[in-house]
Amino acid sequence: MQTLMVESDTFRYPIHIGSNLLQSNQVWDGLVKQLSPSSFFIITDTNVAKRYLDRLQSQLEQYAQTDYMVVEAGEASKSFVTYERLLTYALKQGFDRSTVIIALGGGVVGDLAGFTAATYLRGVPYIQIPTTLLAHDSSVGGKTGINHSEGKNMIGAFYQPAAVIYDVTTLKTLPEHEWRSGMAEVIKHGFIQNTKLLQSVKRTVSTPIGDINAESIENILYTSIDVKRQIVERDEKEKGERAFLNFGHTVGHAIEAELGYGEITHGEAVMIGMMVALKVSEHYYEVDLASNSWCEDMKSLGFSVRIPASCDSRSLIERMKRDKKSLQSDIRMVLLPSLGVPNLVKVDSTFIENILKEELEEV
Ligand SMILES: NC(=O)c1ccc[n+]([C@@H]2O[C@H](COP(=O)([O-])OP(=O)(O)OC[C@H]3O[C@@H](n4cnc5c(N)ncnc54)[C@H](O)[C@@H]3O)[C@@H](O)[C@H]2O)c1
Ligand SMILES: O=C(O)C(=O)C[C@@H](O)[C@H](O)[C@H](O)COP(=O)(O)O
Ligand SMILES: [Zn+2]
Repeated sequence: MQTLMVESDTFRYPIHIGSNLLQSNQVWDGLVKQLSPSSFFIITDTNVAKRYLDRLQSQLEQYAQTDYMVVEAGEASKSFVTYERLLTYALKQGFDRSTVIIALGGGVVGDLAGFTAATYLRGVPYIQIPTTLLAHDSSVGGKTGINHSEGKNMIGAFYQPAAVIYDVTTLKTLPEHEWRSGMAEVIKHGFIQNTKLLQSVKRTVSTPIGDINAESIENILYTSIDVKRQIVERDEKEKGERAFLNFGHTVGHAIEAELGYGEITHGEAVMIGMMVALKVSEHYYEVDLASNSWCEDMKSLGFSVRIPASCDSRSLIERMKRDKKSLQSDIRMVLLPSLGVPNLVKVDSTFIENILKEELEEV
């Protein structure tokens, strides 16, 4: 097991990464001692529940009464309706301020359960147990929330977990396309800060998931999480450099909302957004970042790099204007003057719209 500590003046928590951690007494004994839970409330989804809920529940029942709620798998569950159902259930069960919420699942469960924890009784502790590759990103840093038809993650809170327990054994059952989706966020960390990471990802992503050894997975996770850790430690609430973690997301989130949540995975949308951001960077800074060659590489890894034909460029622009990074409706995007060097800049909407039109898939 490897452990990374996330620390700032206002928070401190461990990220444990290793095999079979769901049932690790070493990990759970320490957390139970620290949190003294009156009960546990596991929030998970239908796909994860059938594989891992029993295992976790029997571990936790050794320490305190353990209850759970299973939400429908998929992005559509990051909604007001599901959020309200969770709160109603928690209230009816009488969970108190010492109840510890457990987010067992991918980023959808993590964001939803985290937001529930942030707001239930004005805040109860929660633990992130990521089960997707993508959730190496979502489980760290305390961004929690739900979607609104007007935009991705528009309702939420910064609320840090008490711990992140990454049992990499769970990744063995992840479908291939979800594996690829998660790699998009690893690649993002590479583009903004660690270009060496990009090379090792290229090797791994083209290997069938069953053939990747646990050590390689752990190393990639560790390196990628470490990029995120450093940034959120310095800028928890996105007053500055945390916005760099949004590379590819201005366009990516607009595509997700435009298509309808769940029609494309978050990672797939972010990959398209990153390829567009590379092209915008080349125009904006008049540099050559080899964007065409990056697009080819990403295509060979199975990613789509063009904006889906059903998206309307004008409508994407309107959504981008409502992005959380916008100020007075000016679009602000993370661009790269060179690889590994991010910058948040205001960009002209007509200039962006022309590039979006060029990047639309042909019908
Ligand atoms: N808070 C943040 O900082 C942050 C960062 C990145 C992404 N996100 C959010 O994360 C979400 C995407 O997360 P995701 O890609 O994990 O999606 P997800 O949670 O929907 O999981 C993807 C799919 O994999 C299934 N699954 C999960 N674990 C599994 C396992 N071990 N075996 C088999 N199937 C499994 C799920 O049921 C789901 O069908 C988006 O909503 C995105 O906005 C948040
Ligand atoms: O942690 C962050 O900060 C990120 O931007 C990470 C992103 O990968 C993630 O998708 C995040 O939820 C996007 O945040 P948002 O503020 O644009 O909703
Ligand atoms: Zn993301």
